[in-house]
Amino acid sequence: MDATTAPHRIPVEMPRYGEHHHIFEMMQIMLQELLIHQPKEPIQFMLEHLERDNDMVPRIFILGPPASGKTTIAMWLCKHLNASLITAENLIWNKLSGLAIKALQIYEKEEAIPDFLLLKLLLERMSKEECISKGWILDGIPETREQALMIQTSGISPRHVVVLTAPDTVLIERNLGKRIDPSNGEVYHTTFDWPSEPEVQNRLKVPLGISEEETVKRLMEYHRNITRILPSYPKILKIISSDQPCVDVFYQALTYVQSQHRSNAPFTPKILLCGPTGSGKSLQAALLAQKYGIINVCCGQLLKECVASNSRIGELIQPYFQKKMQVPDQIIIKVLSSRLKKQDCICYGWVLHGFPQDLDQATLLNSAGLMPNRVFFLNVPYDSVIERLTLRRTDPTTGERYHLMYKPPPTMEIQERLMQHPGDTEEKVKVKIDFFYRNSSLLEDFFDNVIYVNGDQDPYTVFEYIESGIIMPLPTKVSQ
Ligand SMILES: Nc1ncnc2c1ncn2[C@@H]1O[C@H](COP(=O)(O)OP(=O)(O)OP(=O)(O)O)[C@@H](O)[C@H]1O
Ligand SMILES: Nc1nc2c(ncn2[C@H]2C[C@H](O)[C@@H](COP(=O)(O)OP(=O)(O)O)O2)c(=O)[nH]1
Repeated sequence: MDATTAPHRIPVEMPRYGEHHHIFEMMQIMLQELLIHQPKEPIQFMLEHLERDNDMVPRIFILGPPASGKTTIAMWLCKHLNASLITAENLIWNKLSGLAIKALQIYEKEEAIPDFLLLKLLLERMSKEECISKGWILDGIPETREQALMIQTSGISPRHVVVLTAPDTVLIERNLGKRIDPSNGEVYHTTFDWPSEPEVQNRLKVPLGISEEETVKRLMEYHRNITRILPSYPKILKIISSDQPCVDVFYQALTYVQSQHRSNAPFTPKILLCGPTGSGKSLQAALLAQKYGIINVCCGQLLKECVASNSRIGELIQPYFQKKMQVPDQIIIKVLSSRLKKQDCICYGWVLHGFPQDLDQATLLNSAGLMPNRVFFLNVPYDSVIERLTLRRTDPTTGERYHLMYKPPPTMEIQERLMQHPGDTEEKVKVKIDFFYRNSSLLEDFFDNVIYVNGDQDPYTVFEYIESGIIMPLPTKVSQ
């Protein structure tokens, strides 16, 4: 059966609702929580889980070698995200916990805290209301694969893992300058991060374990373990070089931990490419259709096909083409609606360009139930568009398209017979560009989550930006 004739199945509102409210992710997290905790009363457990509404709170591991800046970055992230900082130190220096007191006695004998005790301390801390409702950042744990597996099976699962890296020589040198403020545990550095207040400067202490030989020993321990830990976090890991200013490390880490991971939700792309003539909509649409098997719907092309097919609606459009007039919106939306609701578009998704060009057309698209789930605006400077379009030529003999700057004809013979499309003259291109920019701001306001792409780059670079916009989930609306 021709893919465009089978009966429609899924009303468009369903996937749109599911994506807008992140239903798939919500159910996925619920299922994960149920399987990990295996509550005796699953219904009650789910109700409490949903009431907590804390799926999006930070749950972050910061890993890295000694002196890589884990504590520095973890502290800054906690302040910015209002999450709880959990370190081995603040787990055991907790006078209110019997477990911690027991761990402190072991620590003071300079013995390693057993993994089971560390896990109990973690579970005890993470069960606190502030960790549940505001999230947590775990600094420097796990240190071994055994700890990673133990933490995982206990149900503690991070949503983001940041791994800091830097050359050992840098870390050894850096650690020598480390200083701690004993009043609050803040980390400073004699060269890279010296406090401005004299009273803070005066109370800073040299921490234990920062000598060269101690750092070398800890580095060897770290390198032996880290390669066995990272496979536990295949899709939620980001490695950041910390051999750069703290503030740069911080912003890279913050960007990552605030990003959402690629959703596993079933997703039918309904993509709209907007941009002035010559911004690359047709080219990008063709690349998307080719790579993802979605249907390339060019409004202008569709209208021409209607006229060429001598269909009833084609006969309605023909006079407007002949008089070089704008085809009425009502006719265009009828043609588009018929095409975008065919089974191939429903099944595989589509990429639309050339419509809408103004607010009225966008409103018609919405009323027809044809709203896209990704909207891209390709921004290309005026001069680049002029250069792209006015130097375009076509060989009337072969139909081959050339560009006098980017793709010149191979021979003088072809050069002499090349033709320029009448619509590619500078004055006509300028009219089209002005028309786009007269309407673009209203269009941008009409659509939610518009993604802006710099179209003035290599086509494949532009394509990668568009791809990432399609794959990554749209930002969740921050509740006011
Ligand atoms: N990107 C950076 N550039 C320069 N100095 C840094 C940077 N990040 C941290 N530091 C400094 O390096 C020292 C170690 O930082 P920090 O204690 O945060 O590292 P860490 O990974 O937690 O170390 P450890 O695992 O030994 O506790 C501190 O003096 C800190 O100010
Ligand atoms: N350098 C560069 N040139 C591009 C890019 N996309 C398209 N072009 C060129 C190819 C065409 O000659 C011209 C217009 O492209 P188009 O895809 O037809 O633009 P549009 O009118 O459909 O928006 O610009 C692009 O991304 N980079």
